[in-house]
Amino acid sequence: MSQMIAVLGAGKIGEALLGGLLRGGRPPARLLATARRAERAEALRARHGIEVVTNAEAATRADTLILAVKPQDMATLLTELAPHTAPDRLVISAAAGITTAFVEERLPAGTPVVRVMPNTPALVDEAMSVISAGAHATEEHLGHAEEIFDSVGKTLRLPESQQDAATALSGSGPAYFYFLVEAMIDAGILLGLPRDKAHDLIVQAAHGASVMLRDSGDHPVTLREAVTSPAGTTINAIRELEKHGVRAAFLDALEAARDRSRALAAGGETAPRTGA
Ligand SMILES: NC(=O)C1=CN([C@@H]2O[C@H](COP(=O)(O)OP(=O)(O)OC[C@H]3O[C@@H](n4cnc5c(N)ncnc54)[C@H](O)[C@@H]3O)[C@@H](O)[C@H]2O)C=CC1
Ligand SMILES: O=C(O)[C@@H]1CCC=N1
Repeated sequence: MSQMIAVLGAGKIGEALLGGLLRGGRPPARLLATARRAERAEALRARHGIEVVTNAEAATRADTLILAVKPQDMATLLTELAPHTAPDRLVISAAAGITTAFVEERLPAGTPVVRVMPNTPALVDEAMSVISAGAHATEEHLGHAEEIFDSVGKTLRLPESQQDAATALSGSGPAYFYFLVEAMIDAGILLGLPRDKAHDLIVQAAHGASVMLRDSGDHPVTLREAVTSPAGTTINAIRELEKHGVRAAFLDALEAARDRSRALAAGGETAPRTGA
């Protein structure tokens, strides 16, 4: 276990990870965070009782650096870190699209880099984090990254060549389910249900379906067929979903997300910078 872990750019994902590490029993004194804005630093200190320091200090003091800034901010952060790091540090990047090569070429030669794509259910210890090794990352480094991300859910190793696809499926995945639930709540309103009741009905349906998908061992098609009675209600809804091309929309949507992840690897210069 590393002596000191630093989360650089502790925004939504970085803070979720800090929370998971603390819930998992890591003492606050063995965590550091960095933030761009003073108010953000103060909020992190108040909520988690951890030290919030400069990027240079974090790089000097921590032996594991988790980079959780936006892909568009990664080059600037790496330039800032490079003079303060050494190849005995493990660097973990959680940024969409950013390749291990991108990180390696901006840090001292031989720095071990691991690329991880988590997702926001990390906040409730139900994340999936996809992990890939860079050129200098050993089995021990991968194991260490797994140990960190196991604190917020499950982990899965994949070759880096599949990280952009994994980002489209898993990193962005929760958003698609929230979008579907949002649309189905609207449908409940259309059918005359109060919004809060529509919300409760569809959230419980989503939860029940998700537990069955995970625990039953049945294929999604089998589970759907069990709901779809002959001449019943469900098949009428399915016909409309097929007519509107929902399946094809998902294929196109995830391909677009994968392509955006690939573009971010080239620096993501077409995307607006965020001021978060
Ligand atoms: N939000 C999500 O669902 C997921 C996000 N990611 C990745 O995690 C990274 C962060 O995403 P979010 O947490 O959503 O963004 P965010 O904007 O909430 O967090 C990024 C934080 O980094 C700070 N920051 C930027 N430059 C900095 C610097 N030089 N020094 C210190 N702090 C700096 C920003 O002020 C911000 O608080 C991105 O690269 C994203 O691709 C990965 C998986 C899922
Ligand atoms: O939308 C994004 O770029 C980030 C990466 C995966 C989920 N959120």
